[in-house]
Amino acid sequence: MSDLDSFYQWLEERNPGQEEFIQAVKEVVCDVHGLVEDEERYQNWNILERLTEPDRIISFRVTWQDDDGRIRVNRGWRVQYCGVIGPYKGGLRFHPSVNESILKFLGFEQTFKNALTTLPMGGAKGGSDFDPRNCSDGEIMRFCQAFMNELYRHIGENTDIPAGDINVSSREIGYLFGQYRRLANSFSGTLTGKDIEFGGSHVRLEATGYGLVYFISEMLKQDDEELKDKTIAISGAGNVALHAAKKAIQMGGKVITLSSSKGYLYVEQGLEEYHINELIERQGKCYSDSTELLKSINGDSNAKWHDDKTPWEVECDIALPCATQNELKLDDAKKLVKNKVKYVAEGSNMPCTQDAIDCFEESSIKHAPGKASNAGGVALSGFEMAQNASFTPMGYDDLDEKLKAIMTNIHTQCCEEGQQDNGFIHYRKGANLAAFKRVADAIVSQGVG
Ligand SMILES: NC(=O)C1=CN([C@@H]2O[C@H](COP(=O)(O)OP(=O)(O)OC[C@H]3O[C@@H](n4cnc5c(N)ncnc54)[C@H](O)[C@@H]3O)[C@@H](O)[C@H]2O)C=CC1
Ligand SMILES: O=C(O)CCC(=O)C(=O)O
Repeated sequence: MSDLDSFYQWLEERNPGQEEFIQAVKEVVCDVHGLVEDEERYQNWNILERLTEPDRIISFRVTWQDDDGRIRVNRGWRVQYCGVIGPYKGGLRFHPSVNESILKFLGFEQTFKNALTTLPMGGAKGGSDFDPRNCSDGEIMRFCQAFMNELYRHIGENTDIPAGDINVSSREIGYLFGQYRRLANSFSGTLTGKDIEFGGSHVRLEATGYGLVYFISEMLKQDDEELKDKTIAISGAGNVALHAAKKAIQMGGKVITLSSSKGYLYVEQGLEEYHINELIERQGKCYSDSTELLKSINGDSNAKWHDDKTPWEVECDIALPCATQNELKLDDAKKLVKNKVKYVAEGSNMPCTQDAIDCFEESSIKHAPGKASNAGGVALSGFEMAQNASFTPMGYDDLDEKLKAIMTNIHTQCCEEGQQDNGFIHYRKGANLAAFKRVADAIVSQGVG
């Protein structure tokens, strides 16, 4: 049995049933184990085992009252994954599927993603199995307040700075921030993604989707290509998907799909920017399932709705999965390859299953991992923290330029570390190596603890 096999066996025995976490770890370790074998200090300091155990996991009961007066109980978590390069930083997700495995995988990914931004931010993720669908605004507020009643003692502007993720947007951040401020008796930048009126940043709302499109533009530039007239399939219809669609259309791309968990919308001649603006405006009120929202633009622009299908069956040059983990499976990858897709860049976290990634690799499709291509959101959160700490707001254009610069720099890191002997850029390998070195070196420098 090789060292890698025995590491995987150890990992699986130590994290029974945590499939998503094991998948995320293997996706990194397969690229960095050669480096670990070559660099004695990474072995002596036991970096792989240390990096596959979170610093701490906080798990708590969230008790709240619904509109009928019933007492409801949910489970909340904060996984403070790794704090060696800065205070813990990462989003909160509210979804019935949330469990410890999913939050550990997200915290693990966040650690490497934040390292790629080169900003001083450690990795974390949190959330709850709370299902906001069909909840009133009052119920959402009471849930957020109950969640913060426990979380507030574990976070702080120099300790851990949560933000949004699936089903946590500016409304939820507002309720969470209000409760934090009351309990801590302190107005600080302890959450990001806030409204602009109380310490939020321009461009944070758009940053993940825009950053994804800036990243794919760099991938195209590398091949002397451009986004203009490229056909783009996007999944999801939330914050990341819609802002990616908007920026891609602005740059001359043709966005032909958006999706929900119940099917996808296909628009042969491409969605218009006003469709996306309308969806963005209405999206805040629509949780998890955007089916009705997407169907509502049917009829206008000859859009066709495809029930129970994923967008990966359409012909496109570029695929941007922007919904959730493991949404693009081997069969989808095969269809994309058959339809001559050239680039896949991840907007969501770990959207591609490992066999789908292998399929892209075998077909020399350029595939950018989320930790590189969706890092724009957390990078802007880093700028929000900087603005809060210095009491100095920055302007929209300045921040948009900074976002572009960060995405270009992450692309450069992927190229430097991921260029193969035949000139092919292996983006996943490049991102994993660049991020791993930064985190591992910080662990070594800070000693055992
Ligand atoms: N919001 C942010 O700044 C960042 C988000 N991400 C990741 O991007 C992904 C999307 O997040 P957001 O857009 O913020 O969430 P959101 O809550 O705004 O939107 C999620 C969207 O995904 C759709 N969806 C959920 N499950 C689906 C499925 N099985 N198939 C198709 N569609 C499905 C929903 O209908 C919804 O439109 C998540 O993986 C998140 O972790 C990554 C980096 C930053
Ligand atoms: O802005 C942040 O702190 C977190 C963004 C996030 O959750 C992510 O990058 O997956």
